[in-house]
Amino acid sequence: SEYSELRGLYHLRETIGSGGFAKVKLAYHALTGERVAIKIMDKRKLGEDLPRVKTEIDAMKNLWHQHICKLFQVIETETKFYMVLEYCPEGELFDYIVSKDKLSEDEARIFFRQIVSAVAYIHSNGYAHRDLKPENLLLDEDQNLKLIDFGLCAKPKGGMDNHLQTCCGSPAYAAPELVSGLEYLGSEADLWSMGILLYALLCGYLPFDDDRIKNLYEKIQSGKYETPSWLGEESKLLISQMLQVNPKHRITIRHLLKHPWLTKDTNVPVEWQSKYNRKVDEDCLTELAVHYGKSKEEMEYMVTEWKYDYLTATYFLLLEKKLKGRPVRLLTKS
Ligand SMILES: COc1cccc(Nc2ncc(-c3ccc(C(=O)NCC(=O)Nc4ccccc4)cc3)c(OCC3CCNCC3)n2)c1
Repeated sequence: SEYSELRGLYHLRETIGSGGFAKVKLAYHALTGERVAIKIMDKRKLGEDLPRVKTEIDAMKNLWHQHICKLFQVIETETKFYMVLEYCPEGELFDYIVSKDKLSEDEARIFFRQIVSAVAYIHSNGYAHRDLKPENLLLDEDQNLKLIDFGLCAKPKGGMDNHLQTCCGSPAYAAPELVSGLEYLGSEADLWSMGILLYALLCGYLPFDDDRIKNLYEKIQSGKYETPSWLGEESKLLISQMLQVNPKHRITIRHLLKHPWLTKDTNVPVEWQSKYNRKVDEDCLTELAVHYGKSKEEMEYMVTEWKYDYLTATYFLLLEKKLKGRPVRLLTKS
């Protein structure tokens, strides 16, 4: 039957998203009962983009961060890739902004600090996202943001390839140098996209918009945009420092971390380091050892191989249960 590789491991539910060559389904991890998002990619549809999936999977294995959706398991078959990922129950930031029309400066600041934290972290690991937009920012059950890259656009920094048509659906967030097809640095393009994001959070609409793609490109390249009169001066200043057409004049992520607009309520720079570490949690280890009838030493050895198989997923999901204050228990005894 369809998706037979998942039988007994995950209980598949409805499709929660699809686009390009990926479909995302809600599923339940059988052993913990925790919800996950399973991104299913058809190798035949991927064609020459297949290497991008391998880049993405390798990236995800190294990107452990409180504001990045976690990868739990990878299943590869002859025709498909399955990525078992962290499920965010509150959906896309896009829908949240639409539902509230626009956010207060204080609420925008809380979200924007989380976005800056995630982007600073991926940049420090040598990656650029290149498709930052509200559809790629999801909300977990505590209203915290989790950055995803649904369209496989994240890449090691730098490198020019006008894949704009293929993966970045709406270029409204794309930097001038990107839409001009010039050589560009992914990290600098990300800073521009974050400027568009901040504008959308505060105003509820986009600074550059046009139904005709050519006009949209021209508006982006002009760098001229309006700001509503009610927008605060500090907000206007920060947005102008990010929406600089010349990437060399654009604010850098390092300066953004300590920018007065971002530190207004806390007076501490944005914390971008990961809160996760590779130390195996004792409670999770004990539950796994009992379940599989192994010694804790043997279990720790198996978990720390980080094979991104069902054991890796079960360990991570037990850890999620613990972090959310739920009992560190597996549901069925095998
Ligand atoms: C209406 O949507 C709703 C409604 C209610 C709940 C949810 N919950 C919910 N949770 C989780 C997901 C998800 C997580 C990760 C990935 C992924 O592709 N990771 C790979 C990744 O992040 N790489 C990466 C990250 C950073 C740097 C480098 C690489 C894909 C999907 C989801 O998807 C739904 C789609 C729909 C179309 N827009 C995008 C989201 N949806 C969604």
